[in-house]
Amino acid sequence: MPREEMKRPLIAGGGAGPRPLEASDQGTPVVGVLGSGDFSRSLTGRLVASGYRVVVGSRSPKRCLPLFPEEAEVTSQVEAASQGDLVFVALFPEHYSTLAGLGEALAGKVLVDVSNGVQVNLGGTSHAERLAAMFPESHVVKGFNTVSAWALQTGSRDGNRQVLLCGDSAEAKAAVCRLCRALGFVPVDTGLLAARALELENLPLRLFPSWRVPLISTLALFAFFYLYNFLRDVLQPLAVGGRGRAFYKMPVETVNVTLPAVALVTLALVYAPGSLAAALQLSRGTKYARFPGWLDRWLGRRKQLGLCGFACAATHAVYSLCLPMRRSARYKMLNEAFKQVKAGVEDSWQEEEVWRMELYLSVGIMALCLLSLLAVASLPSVADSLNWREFTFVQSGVGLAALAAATLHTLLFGWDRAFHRDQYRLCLPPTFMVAVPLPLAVLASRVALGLPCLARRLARIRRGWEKNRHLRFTLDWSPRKMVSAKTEGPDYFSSPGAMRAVPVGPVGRPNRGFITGSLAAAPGEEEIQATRRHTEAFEKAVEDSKVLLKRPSTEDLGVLYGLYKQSTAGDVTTERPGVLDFVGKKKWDAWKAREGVSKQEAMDGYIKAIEGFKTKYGF
Ligand SMILES: NC(=O)C1=CN([C@@H]2O[C@H](COP(=O)(O)OP(=O)(O)OC[C@H]3O[C@@H](n4cnc5c(N)ncnc54)[C@H](OP(=O)(O)O)[C@@H]3O)[C@@H](O)[C@H]2O)C=CC1
Ligand SMILES: [Cu+2]
Repeated sequence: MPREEMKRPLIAGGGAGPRPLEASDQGTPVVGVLGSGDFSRSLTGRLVASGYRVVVGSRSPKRCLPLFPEEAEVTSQVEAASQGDLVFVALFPEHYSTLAGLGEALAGKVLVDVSNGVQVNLGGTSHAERLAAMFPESHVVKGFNTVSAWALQTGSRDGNRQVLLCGDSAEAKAAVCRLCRALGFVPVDTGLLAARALELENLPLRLFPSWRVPLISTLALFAFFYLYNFLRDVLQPLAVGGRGRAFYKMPVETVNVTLPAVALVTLALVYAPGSLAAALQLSRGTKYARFPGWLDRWLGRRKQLGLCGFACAATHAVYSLCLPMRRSARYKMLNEAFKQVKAGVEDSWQEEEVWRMELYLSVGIMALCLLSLLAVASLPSVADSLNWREFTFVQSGVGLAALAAATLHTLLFGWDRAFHRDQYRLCLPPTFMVAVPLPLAVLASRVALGLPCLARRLARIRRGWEKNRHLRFTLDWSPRKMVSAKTEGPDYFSSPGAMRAVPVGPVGRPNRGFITGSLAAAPGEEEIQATRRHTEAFEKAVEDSKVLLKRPSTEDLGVLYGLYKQSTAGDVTTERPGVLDFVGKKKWDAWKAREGVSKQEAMDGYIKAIEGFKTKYGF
C-alpha cells in the first residue's frame, strides 16, 4: 500500500460512504473475519481501507453492527466462513471449539490464526496446530499475532512493520503475504507450522528476551559489590566502635562505589568473549568449528551488556557530581576545617592528592565520552548508517579504548591504596582491587592478540585458512562433477571475491581418485601405469594452477578452462548459455575451441600451459 494510503484514517467513522469494489478490486479475495472484538474491528478497518471486501462473522451480528465500518458486512459466522476466501479467526483459542460446525464452510480455505497465549508455552501444542487439527481440510497460517490491534489501526508507521508468518501450505502463505503487503506490512515467512507456530505465539509474551541474561548479570554484580562495600564501609566502622555514623553512606556513597565497579566488570564482560573466541580459533586453527553454545550466546549479548555497563557508568557520573551537595559532605568539610584550624595547619594542599584527583577525573570523563559514543552507535538507526568497517571500528576500537580508560580511571582512583594496610577492612581488599583484574586480563589478552605472530595467524584463520590444510581457489571440484559433462568444473572465471576456502590435501600431493572415473579405460598393466602417471602429472598441474602467485589473465584462464574441461569431460555437449550469461558463454566458447582434441592431448596441453604460466605469473 502506498505511504499516502497509510495516512488515511482507517476506520471510517460513518459518512465516508461505501467504498465500491470496482474493476481494480475484482481480483482481490473476500476476507472473512470471525469474531467481533478489538482485533477484528481494527483488522476490518484496515482491510476496508485497503480495498478489500470484508465479511465479519459474529455470534450476535446485530449487536456489533454499529462497531464496524459500514463498508463491511456483518453477518453470522457460517455466512462469513462461506463467503470469505481467506478467513481470519479473531477469537481467543479457548473459544475455538465453538467453531466446530464451520468445517464444511471452511474446507479448502486459508485460515489465519492470530491468537496469542496467556502464558509462555514451552512444549505443548500451538493454537494454530489445534486449529489445523480441527479443520484438516483448511490451510492454516499462523500470523498477525505479533501485530497489535493498535498497530493495525494506526498503520505501520508506528513500530515494526514486520508480520511474522508460518504455515504448511505455500499457496496459503503466499495469499496471506499478498494481503500483508496490501495492508502496508512486510510479511516474513518463518517456516512450517509445527516448527514455528509455538515460537510465534510465545513471542509477544516474552519481555525483552535478549536482555534477560545481561540484566540479571548486571543486577547480580550490583548486589555482590553493594554487599561487599556495605561490609567494608558501613559495617566495619561500626564493628570497630564508630559512633554510629556509617549508615548514612548506604543511599549515596555505597551506591557510588558500587556503580563504577559494576560498570567496569560489565564492560570487561563485553570484550572477554571476543578474546575467548579468538583464543579458541587460534588453538583449533580454524574458524569453521562451532563455538560452545554458552560462548555463542555470550557473544550475542555483548551489545546489551555494553549498554548495561554504560547505564551504570552514566549513573556513577551523576552521583559523583551530586556528592558535594550532600549535608554530610558539608559537615565533614567543616569538621575537617575546624580540625585544621585547631592543629594550626594553614595550607592543607597535598600535591600528590591533587594530581591523583585531576587525572582520575579527566580519564573518567574521557571514558564516559567514549562509552556514550559506543551507546549511540549501537542504536539501530545509527548502526544502519555505518558501513561494516566503521561499525567494527566503533564497537571494537572505541570500545576497547573506553575499557582502557575506565580501567585507568579505576587504577588512578586506587593510586597506592592497595599497599596501605588500613585499606584491608575486615580483611577485604579495596573494591577497585576486586573490580580491576578482569578488565586488566581482557586488555592484556587484546594486547597479546595484537602481537604480530598471533595477529597474522588469526587474520589468516579469519580469511579461511585452516591448520594442516590449504586454501584453494575453486568452486565445484567434486570428482562426480568432474566426470559429468556439464559446464561446472573449476571456476577459473570467478572473481577473486568469489574464491573461498575449501580444505584440500597438502599442495603437491594430489587428492586420491581425483579424475579416475573419466580416465579409467586402459586395459594393459603398462598402459594403466602410463595413464596413471599421466593422470598424476595432470592432477599436479591442476593443483599448481591454484597456487600461482598472480591471477592469470582472462584469456589464459579461458585456455586453462577449455583444456581442463576437454581433459575431464571430452567434447562439449551442452547448449551455449544464453545472451546474458557472459561468464557462462566465455567458458563454453573456451571449451568448444578444444572440440575434437583427445583427452590425453588436452591433458598434455594443460600441463604445458601450466608450466608456462608458472614462469609468467610466478609460483
Ligand atoms: N487485541 C489485540 O491487540 C490482539 C489480539 N490478538 C488475538 O486476537 C484474538 C482476539 O483478540 P481480541 O479481539 O482482542 O479479543 P476480544 O475479546 O476483543 O474479542 C474476542 C471475540 O471473540 C468472540 N467471543 C467472545 N467470547 C466468546 C465465547 N465464549 N465463545 C465464542 N466466541 C466468543 C466475540 O465475538 P462475537 O461475540 O462476535 O462472536 C469477541 O468479540 C485473540 O486470540 C488474541 O490473542 C492478537 C494480536 C493482537
Ligand atoms: Cu569514577
